[in-house]
Amino acid sequence: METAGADALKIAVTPADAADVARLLRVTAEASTALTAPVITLSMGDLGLVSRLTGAVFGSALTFATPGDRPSAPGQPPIGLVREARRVLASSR
Ligand SMILES: O=C1C[C@@](O)(C(=O)O)C[C@@H](O)[C@@H]1O
Repeated sequence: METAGADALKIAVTPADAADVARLLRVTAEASTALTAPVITLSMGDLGLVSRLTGAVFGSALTFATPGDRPSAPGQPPIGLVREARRVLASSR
């Protein structure tokens, strides 16, 4: 995607198990280090919540959250939860 001139590289996946989520986070860390364009990754569904809350630690430039109680995709958390997770994780680094 980057060599094709993309301004940002995004992938959203539905994991089959926890190993899929871990794989996505590992790939996120590798890609965000190796590439110039911002990398955006997330796993959907209940299993994927950890990727939305911790994605920034692995190099994901942003995530998707809902400002209310109507998520536009499975597993999309409320914005307040994402902000709280990021606050906690930032203070532990
Ligand atoms: O790529 C994504 C992420 C998303 O699928 C989500 O799971 O939050 C929501 C979609 O609208 C958006 O295009």
